[in-house]
Formats: sequence, structure tokens, C-alpha cells
Amino acid sequence: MGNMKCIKRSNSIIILVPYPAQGHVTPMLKLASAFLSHGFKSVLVTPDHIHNQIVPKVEQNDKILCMPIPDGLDKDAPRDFFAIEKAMENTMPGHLESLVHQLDHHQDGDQVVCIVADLLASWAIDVANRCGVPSAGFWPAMLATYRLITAIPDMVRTGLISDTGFPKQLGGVCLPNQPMLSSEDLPWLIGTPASRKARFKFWKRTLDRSKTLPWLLVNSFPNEYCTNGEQQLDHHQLVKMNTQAQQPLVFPIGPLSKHTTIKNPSFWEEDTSCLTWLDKQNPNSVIYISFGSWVSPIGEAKVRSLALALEALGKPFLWVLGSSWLGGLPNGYLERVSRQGKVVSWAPQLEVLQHKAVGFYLAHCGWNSTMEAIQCQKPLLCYPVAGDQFVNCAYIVKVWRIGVKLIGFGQKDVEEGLKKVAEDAEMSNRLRKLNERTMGDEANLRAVANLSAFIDDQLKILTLGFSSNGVHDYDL
Ligand SMILES: O=c1ccn([C@@H]2O[C@H](COP(=O)(O)OP(=O)(O)O[C@H]3O[C@H](CO)[C@@H](O)[C@H](O)[C@H]3O)[C@@H](O)[C@H]2O)c(=O)[nH]1
Repeated sequence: MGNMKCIKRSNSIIILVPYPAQGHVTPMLKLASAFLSHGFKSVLVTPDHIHNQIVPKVEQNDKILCMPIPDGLDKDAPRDFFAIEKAMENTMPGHLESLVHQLDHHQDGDQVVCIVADLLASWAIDVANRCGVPSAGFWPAMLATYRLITAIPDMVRTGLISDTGFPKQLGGVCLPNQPMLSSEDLPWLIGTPASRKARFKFWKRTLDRSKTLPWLLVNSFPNEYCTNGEQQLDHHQLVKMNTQAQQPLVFPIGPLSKHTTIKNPSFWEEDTSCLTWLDKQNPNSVIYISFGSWVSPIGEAKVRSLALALEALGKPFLWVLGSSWLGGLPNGYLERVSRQGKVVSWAPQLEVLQHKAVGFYLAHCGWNSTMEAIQCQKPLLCYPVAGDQFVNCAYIVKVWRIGVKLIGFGQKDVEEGLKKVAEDAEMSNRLRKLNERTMGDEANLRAVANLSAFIDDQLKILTLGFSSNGVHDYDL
């Protein structure tokens, strides 16, 4: 806005707009904290109901400014994907625009220099364009999933999917440097045909808007499609790949989950009694089960089946089950398993995964949970449910080989999964190596360098104007 030249970092405001869900707000907050440590002012914008939940946890120990905007939905109305989409397209843009004007030049010399928009909240890119503020995209998951979304036009052109996103051929989807996916695993194929069509439209709109972005910050690490050490593209090949690609320039700055300077801003109260319960269990004995925060209930029959399988196995388990899933438990179940297992509505997940008693993690393969499993070096039993989780699962099982996929929740299925993990003596080694490769000292330095490269490029654009799109030899 106005003349962007010669702005001091301490006067430069970066506005961050996450998609309003836990798995998006948490990494965005960590990114806000990283900008703060580079000398910028960070402002995190979320709808009122999320703002009220996270603000007491954030502002106590951080200088990140959290600002609420209304989403226009009734306080108790269900906030499903489509209700949120409507709010994001119709209500939130006007409020963000006012906020940008309010913050810009509010204090002496302050200027909004960038809006970082979660690509699932791509409406914020339009707001940035209207306000004349540069915008950067934020991709909260694997780069591989973003590449899958950007391959949509090619998939339509080659007849793999229809122009409304439905698979036209049975079998697999194979993209360069990606594991094979089933055509049913595409991220928009969720729910009824009408819902699939609407989600596909959502992704096409996201893609259209992201085409104008100069930069994309990705909450992942370089060389995703690599086992440990094999098939590593060297640095120069990667730089070439990135600079040959059209906009946006990709900066892998993750995984942000490892930034522990800022506590997870849980939307719900964490039940810490599970930690004392874990203290009483044998090392590596407990199965931890959680399906994240943003997955629709998998259905009562599946919950019941898993409940009975766990009971029959007789192994200790800790299960995060929200109220809308509890209905699937058989009558009297909680009393029956009270010595064997513990069920909580929300856990302090990172502390749970760090606990020595936890030996296995049965997960939906949400990206943050996947990274936390790698951070704590716990093997995964994968049960992907929706969206990017199938892509993540393919990497966990086929590329990194740090987990196995469960085909169902029968006793045999779970037993088989546990057996495969136990019999794979090398799995813990692979976990350790992947942990080092993605979160070790070298990886941390590279992530910091990549964020600095983005900042340098962004500042260059601020001082030279929008037309610049320089090529840099930064470390991917
Ligand atoms: O009892 C719990 C359960 C979860 N978590 C935390 O909640 C986050 C969950 O994130 P994630 O694993 O990414 O799952 P979702 O919240 O379901 O995330 C949505 O967003 C992710 C990022 O785009 C996608 O990868 C997922 O598929 C999508 O469901 C993690 O940080 C967990 O530590 C807790 O703190 N306590």
C-alpha cells in the first residue's frame, strides 16, 4: 500500500490468514512466531470463535497479535466445510479488508507489507490484491499434495478425470516423483457426488487464485520423495526444478511442528490425566489412537469395530474420541475396558507421543500428526479418511516405510498391522533417519535459510515493485 520503500522490519506488519481449523491455525501460528524472530510484526487473523479459544494461550508468552474477524455464522451453527467456504467467500473478505486498512499506518511508520494466505483460505489473496499488498501462499501439508492439485488441468486433459473431477479410469494416478495413488484417493473425493463436485470446484478456484502468487511457503521438508539416502536429487537439480517451474516460487520451510518456542494453541481443553495414566504403562506397550480435529465421524459401525478389536487384543490403548464419535461404542464398553484403556476427548498429543509408554500410533495421517509421529519416532498404523491423508499415507507406507496401512478395523486387521510393524526390525531405524533428515540440526538450518530467502526475495519485491521475480540459489 502506498510507497513501500525503506520500511524498517520493526514497522513491517505481516498478516497471516489460516483456514479456520486446528491443523491449519497451529502451523500458521508457528510461522507467525518465526516472522517475529526475524524482526517483523505478526498479526494472526481468525474468526471470532477460534480467536476466543486460542488468545489466552497465545498472548501470555508471545508478541504475536491475534485479531478476530466475524465469519457471520451463528454461534452454535455447525461449521462444516461448506458453511466455512460460504463464510470465507462472502463474509470474511470485507472484514479482512477493513482490518488491513486499520492496521496500515495505524502506528507511526507501520505498514502492512505482506498477507500470508493459507491456500485453503485463498479468498485472502483476492483481498491482498484489492488492497495492493503483496501476498504469499502457505501450504500446510506436503508439497506432493499441492503438486497433485496443480496437476488438475493435466488430469482433465489426459482424460484421467472428468472436468468435474470424477475419475474416468479405474486404477492408479501416477505423477512424476510420486508414489502411485488410487484414483479414488484424490483429495476432493469426499462424500456424496454433489459434495465431490463442489470440493473440486473449491480446488480449481484455489488453483486459479494461487497462479498469481510470487511465493509459496510449504510446511514440509525438501526431497519428500526420497527414502533415506536413496534417490536424493542433488541441490542443483532441485534449484533447477524450482526455478524452471512457473510461479509461485516454492520455499520448503517446515516442518513447523518442531518449533516448540510456541505452545500448541489447542481449540479444546487437553485432558492431561492421560499422561499420568501413561506413566503406569510399560514402555512401548500402548496404542495411541487419534483422528485429528477435522475429520467427519467415520461412522458408528467402524468405531464399534475398532473398539471391539482393541478389547479383544487386550493391549493397553489411549483413544481420543470426540463426543460425536462416542455413540459408536458398544454399551458398557468404557466400564469393561477401564483397566485396559483410556478414552479422552482431547489429548496433549505431542506430550503423549513423546511418552515412552506409547509404542504405536493409529492415525488418520493428517499432516501435522504425521510430522509429530516422525518427531517422536513412533511407527504409524494408518487409517486415512479424507483429503490429503491418502497421499500422506502413501508416503508413510510406500516411500519412507515408517508405518503400515490398516485395511479395516476388524480384530484381524489391527492384529496384522501390529504384527507387521513388530516384525519390521528396520522400521525404528528408518524413523530415526527420517527424523534426522527432516528435523535434525542440518534440516533446521535449511528451513531457517529458506524462510530467510523468502524474506529477502519479498523485501526485494517491496523495494523494486511487483514485477520482479528473481531467481535465487536458495537451498531447497
Ligand atoms: O487429541 C488431540 C488430537 C490432535 N491434536 C493436535 O491437532 C493437530 C491435528 O492436525 P492434523 O494431524 O494435521 O489433523 P487435522 O486437524 O485433521 O488437519 C487437517 O489439516 C491438515 C493440514 O492441512 C491435513 O493434513 C489433514 O488431513 C486435515 O484433516 C495436531 O497438531 C495434533 O497434535 C491434539 O493436540 N490433541
